[in-house]
Amino acid sequence: MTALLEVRDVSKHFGGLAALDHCSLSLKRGQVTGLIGPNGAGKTTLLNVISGLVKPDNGTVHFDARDVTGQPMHRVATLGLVRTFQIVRELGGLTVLENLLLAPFHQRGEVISGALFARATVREQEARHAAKARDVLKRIGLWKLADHSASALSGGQKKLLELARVLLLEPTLVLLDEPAAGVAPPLLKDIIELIRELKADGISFGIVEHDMHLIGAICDHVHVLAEGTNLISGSFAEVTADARVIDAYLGLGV
Ligand SMILES: Nc1ncnc2c1ncn2[C@@H]1O[C@H](COP(=O)(O)OP(=O)(O)OP(=O)(O)O)[C@@H](O)[C@H]1O
Repeated sequence: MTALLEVRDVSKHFGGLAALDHCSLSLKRGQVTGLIGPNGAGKTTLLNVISGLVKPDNGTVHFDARDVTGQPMHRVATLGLVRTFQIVRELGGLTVLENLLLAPFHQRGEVISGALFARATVREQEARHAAKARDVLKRIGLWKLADHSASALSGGQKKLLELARVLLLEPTLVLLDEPAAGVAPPLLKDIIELIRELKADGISFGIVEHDMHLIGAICDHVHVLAEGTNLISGSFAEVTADARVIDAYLGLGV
């Protein structure tokens, strides 16, 4: 199995602090890969660098055999690499469906602006997009709430909406930043099942998460980050049995 994403020797400093320190790891195509580690290990910074939100000081990121190092997020998204955020940024005044109808205009500005020359093209595109938004909402179980205000959704439903937003972009690789945070157990089960189904459809995942139940339930492979670098990689059982990982988490009770 070839690597879908290859991070090589990436460092990122904030002032004197090395949030990432010569970090190297890879995510395989067709797999769900967990990125775990104690608070401040650099997990979110790594997602930010991979997805183009933050430029690394050094090192490279290759996605699908292309060098995407330092490329802006919308460009990386058009190549099929998308990410969700720890804090969901739904547009509260709008309905669930309206949130999705706006999503690609935010993320694919370049693609859409090209179409603005022809109104008919725009209308066709809007109709196609509305149909796609409906299909995605059905897929993730939010269709019945399509006309509800997005701000009235529960924490878990907002995570699903965030996932729907990125699925509209027909990604190859989805990076999820703490999908379980603030999600009630019944909905968490649904999210785990959904990720399994999407994987079966051919979507690969990278998941930053503190919830070890979720990581153990769905990850094929796990990288443990500590102090900005990849401490150890392996199956969930392997990494959680490793003394170095237990040390890194000391007091957090893996
Ligand atoms: N924009 C920033 N400015 C300054 N320091 C930052 C910035 N972003 C991250 N850091 C610091 O970099 C280090 C790594 O942060 P990061 O958020 O990547 O860790 P994390 O593993 O995701 O932590 P958590 O599990 O708590 O979310 C931390 O010490 C953090 O305070």
